Amino acid sequence: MKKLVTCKEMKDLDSTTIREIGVPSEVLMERAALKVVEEIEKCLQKDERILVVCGSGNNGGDGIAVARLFHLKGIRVEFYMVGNKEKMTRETALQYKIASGYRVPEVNNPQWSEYTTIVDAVFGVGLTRPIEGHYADIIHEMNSARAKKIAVDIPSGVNGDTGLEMGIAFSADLTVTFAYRKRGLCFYPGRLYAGRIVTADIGIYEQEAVTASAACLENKDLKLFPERDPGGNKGTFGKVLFVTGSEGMCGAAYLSASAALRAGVGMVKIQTVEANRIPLQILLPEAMVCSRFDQESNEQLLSWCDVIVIGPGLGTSVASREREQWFLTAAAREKKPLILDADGLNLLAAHPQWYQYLGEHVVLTPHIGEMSRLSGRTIQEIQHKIADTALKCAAETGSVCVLKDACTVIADEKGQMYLNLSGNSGMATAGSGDVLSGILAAVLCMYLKTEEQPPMVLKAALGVYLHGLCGDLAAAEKGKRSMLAGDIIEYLPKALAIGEEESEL
Ligand SMILES: NC(=O)C1=CN([C@@H]2O[C@H](COP(=O)(O)OP(=O)(O)OC[C@H]3O[C@@H](n4cnc5c(N)ncnc54)[C@H](O)[C@@H]3O)[C@@H](O)[C@H]2O)[C@@H](O)CC1
Ligand SMILES: [K+]
Repeated sequence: MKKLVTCKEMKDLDSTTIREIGVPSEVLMERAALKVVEEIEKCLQKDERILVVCGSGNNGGDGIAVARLFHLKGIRVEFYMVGNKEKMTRETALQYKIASGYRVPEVNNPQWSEYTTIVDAVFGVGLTRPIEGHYADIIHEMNSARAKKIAVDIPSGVNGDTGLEMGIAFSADLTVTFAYRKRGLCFYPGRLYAGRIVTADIGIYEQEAVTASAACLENKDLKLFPERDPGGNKGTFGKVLFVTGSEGMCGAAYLSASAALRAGVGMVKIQTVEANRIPLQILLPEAMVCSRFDQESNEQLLSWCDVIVIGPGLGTSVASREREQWFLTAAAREKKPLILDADGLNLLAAHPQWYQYLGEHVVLTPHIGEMSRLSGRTIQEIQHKIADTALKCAAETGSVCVLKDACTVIADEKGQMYLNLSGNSGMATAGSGDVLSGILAAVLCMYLKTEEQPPMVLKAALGVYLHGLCGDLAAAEKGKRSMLAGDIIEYLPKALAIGEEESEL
C-alpha cells in the first residue's frame, strides 16, 4: 500500500521536514536532484545532450541542480531559465548562483532539435493556474522535440490533485516524483502525461495526519486476504444472494454470480424472473436459482445469506423496484452487508427516500453515469472532481462509495480514500461492472469469520484492485480490444495466486 498526496499535503510535509525536523530545504533539493540524475543515468546513451528547462519556483531549482550534477559528471548539459529570474525563490536563486559558479552552460534560445534528453522542471506542485502565453509555447516546443522526456516531480501543466491538464501539459516518458506519488499522477490524463513513474525517497518526514487521506494498493496487498480455513465448508465461506436479472438480462446475473463463486464464495442463490431460471441453471449449475418474490421466500433468502448484491440486470420495472425496496429495508434492519450496483443505483436515484436505508453496511458501485443520476451533477463536473464526488457521496450516505472510472475512487464517510491503479481500457466493456459486484461480494465473504476486520473501504478497495488485476492479466493474453467481461473472471485464479509480487503501476 502506498500513500498518495495532494499538492497541499506535499507542501505541508516539505515544510514540516524543513521547519520542525530542521532539514534545510537545500538538502531536500539536492537529494531530489540526485534522484532525478540517478534515474536519467539508467537510460543514458553515448553522445547524450541534455537540456533542463527551469521555472523560477523550486521545481526550477531542482532542475538547475540536475544540470549542475550532470555538468560536474562531464555530461553535455545546458539549462534554460523560462521563469522570471527576478521572481526566483530563495532556493532557486541559490542554485542559479552555484550553477554560475561552476559555469554550467545556460542557454537563452535553445535549438530544441539538438537535444537527446529534455528535462521538464518548469512547474511542480506549485502550479496554480492554467499555463498560457510564453510558458505554453515552451511546453509545446518541448513536446514537439524528438528527445527523451523526463519530468521533475510532476509534468508541468498536470494538476497534481486532479490529473487534469491545465491549458497544456508536458508529455513525459518518465516522471521522477518526490516522496509520495501525487494524486494527479493517478488520474487521467495526468497518469498518461507522466509516462513511467518512479517515486523517489528524498528524506521527507512522514507524518500520519497529513499523508493519510489517500492511498493506492499494490499486488502484495492481496496478501491481506485471510487464509482459507482448511476446516471450513461451503457454508462458512459465505452465502451470497443476488437480487438480479430481469427478463432478457440474465447475463448480468450470471457474470456477477460466477465471479463471486470463482473468487471463493461457498454458495450463491440468484433471485430472478422465471424466464431466466433455465438459462442460468445451464450456464451456472453451481448456483441456486429462485424466481419467487413473495414475502415468505424473501424472508427465507434473507436469513440464508451473508451478503446481498442488488442490481446487475435488475431492470427498473415496478416488480424490480419492489424487490429492491424489500431487500434494502431488510438489509438496513439486519445490518447485512449489501452491494448496490447498476439498476439498483438507478432505482435509488429515482427514490431518494431510500437513502435512509443506506449506511456503513452498504457498498455503492456507481459508474460516472450512475453517479450523475444519483448526485444530479453533470458527467463533466464529476470527471473534474472525481475524488470529491466519491467523498461527498460517502459522507451523505454513510456507505462506501466505489466510483468507477479509468482510475476508480473508493471512499468512505470518514474521508478514507483509495485510488485504484490496476486495470486497463479493455475493461470498459459490457458486464465488467457485474463482475466487480460479484468479486466485491466474495471479498466481503472472506472476512465473515475473521477476528480482525479491516474497514469496509479497504475491503472494497481490495476487491476493486483484484478486479483490475484480472483485467490486466486478461488484456495481456487476449488484448484490450478483444477481451470480454467473462475473461476477467477467467483470470481470477491467476490473480488470486499472484499476491506476492510488488509492482508500481
Ligand atoms: N523545499 C521544498 O519545498 C522542496 C520542493 N521541491 C520542489 O519544489 C516544487 C514546488 O516548488 P514551488 O512551490 O516553488 O512551486 P513550482 O516550482 O511548482 O512553481 C511555482 C511558481 O510558479 C508560479 N506559477 C504557478 N502557476 C503558474 C502558471 N500557470 N503560469 C506561470 N506561473 C505560474 C507560481 O506563482 C510560483 O512562482 C516541487 O514540485 C518540487 O519539485 C523539492 O526540491 C523538494 C523540496
Ligand atoms: K515539472
